[in-house]
Amino acid sequence: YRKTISHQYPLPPGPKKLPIVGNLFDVPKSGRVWLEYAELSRRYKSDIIHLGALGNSIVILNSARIANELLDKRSSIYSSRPFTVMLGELTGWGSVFAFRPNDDLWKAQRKIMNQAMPSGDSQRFHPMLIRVTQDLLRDLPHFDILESLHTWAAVLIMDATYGFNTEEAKAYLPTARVATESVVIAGTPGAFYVDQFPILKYLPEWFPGAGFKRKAREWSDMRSKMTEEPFRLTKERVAMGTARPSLASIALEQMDHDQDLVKQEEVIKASSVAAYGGGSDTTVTALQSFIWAMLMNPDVQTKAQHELDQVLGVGNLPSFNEEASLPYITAVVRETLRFNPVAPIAVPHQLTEDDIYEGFFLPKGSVIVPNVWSMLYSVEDYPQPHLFNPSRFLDANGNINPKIKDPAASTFGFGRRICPGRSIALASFWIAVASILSCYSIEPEPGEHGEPNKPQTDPGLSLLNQVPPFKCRFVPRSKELELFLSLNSS
Ligand code: HEM
Repeated sequence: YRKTISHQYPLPPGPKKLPIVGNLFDVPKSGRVWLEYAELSRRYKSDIIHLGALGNSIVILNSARIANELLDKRSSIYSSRPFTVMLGELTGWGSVFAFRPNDDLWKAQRKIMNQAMPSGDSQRFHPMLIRVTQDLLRDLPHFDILESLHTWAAVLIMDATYGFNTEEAKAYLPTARVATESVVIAGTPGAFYVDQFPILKYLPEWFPGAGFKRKAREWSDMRSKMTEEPFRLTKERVAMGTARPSLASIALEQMDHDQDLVKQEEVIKASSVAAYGGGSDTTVTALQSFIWAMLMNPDVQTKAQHELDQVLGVGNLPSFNEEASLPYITAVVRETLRFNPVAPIAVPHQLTEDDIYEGFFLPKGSVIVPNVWSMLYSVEDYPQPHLFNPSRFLDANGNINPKIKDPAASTFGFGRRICPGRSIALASFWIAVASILSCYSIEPEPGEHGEPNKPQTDPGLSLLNQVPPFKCRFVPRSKELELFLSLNSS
């Protein structure tokens, strides 16, 4: 029957396949793979593209309409994850639900995160987000931008996940940075040959060209440390009754003592480390893109600050209560997520049954790559997509226009795999954007010849669309805020 269907319906269009290797050489190996995938759509005049390499079937979805049709509406068969040797096996992330197939463990781990971070409701985290963001305001003028942002993200996630205080969270930063680096690099399709030729995993570490095995071991050690240590500490605190409420502590307190406790702990542990793996570099990337966008678009910055000054009065910091009165700030948040999508190919899904879509045969086991970048650069949805223009999200009265698609509909992924941290991510991003703009003017750092330092351009292969490192100045906008932040520094 399968043979009949696959003969009756063609695969989606794509580059011609060579014998045996198929499209191996068409699978992009460069940094910005989403641009090459978008180009395939233009070349083959189709928003759904097929690549086949060494027996693997890859389907690229280059429009929001098709992504919604397949990943949202048919999510029961489009919600697994491809297994990867480098990330899943050698680095060990395969035990964590973000990279698991859609099995019972995935379900159990995801349920814990959904309970701790309910979608559409980030209110419980607001006081913590305000406090942590004020620390960020203190750090920005004095430390490297990326260092400040990583500290901010680590502190807020370790607080939400384990109930750690700032100093405790900071102590884990070096381990966490290496552990999450492994996710964004090893998780990128095509980054390591061992994923295409699994037999390479048997090479000994010392073998020429087997450096990937040494790297995988280092990453695995850090992942394991990051999984075990903060969990152990939280468990001790729960036992002593001193734990602050967090994802891990609440789940530990709710364990069913008639069931296998060790198994339940393993589930909580993995769900907790998924929060760090999924939430740190993504949030950092979003905020780094925002700072860069403000540097490049001073007119937008001025307009946003004008709105803040009108609503809050100069010298005051925003709270979540003012969110509805600050539509231009919300528009800046949306435009940043659109203009520089954090995860431009999201995280690939896997199809678990044969499927037919618009007359094309999509084979079971296909890796499904949603090209979020293409969706957010659609000329129909966002005219002149290459312009950074927050006003595109506003109506004639300056309010958020519900007719313009919110980039959050694709930037956090799709269907049953949609990012479970999206509420806390959006809340933390919004408050950081509003607070930074209230407090500082973001200005170019004069370079050696009086020129602003421009970022370099090659980002390297990564699941994330990271802006290369750049420098700028955070110039305080009011004496009152400077004083407030220095008086409240810990
Ligand atoms: C701007 C910030 C963020 C962006 C852009 C983002 C984006 C994404 C995307 C695109 C996916 C893949 C969805 C799919 O497969 O269709 C994802 C999954 C995930 N995200 Fe986020 N994320 C962000 C922040 C966070 C935060 C703060 C957390 C946790 C606190 C988090 C935890 C996760 C987890 C655990 C998954 C895996 C879900 C699964 O496989 O079932 N993310 N995220």
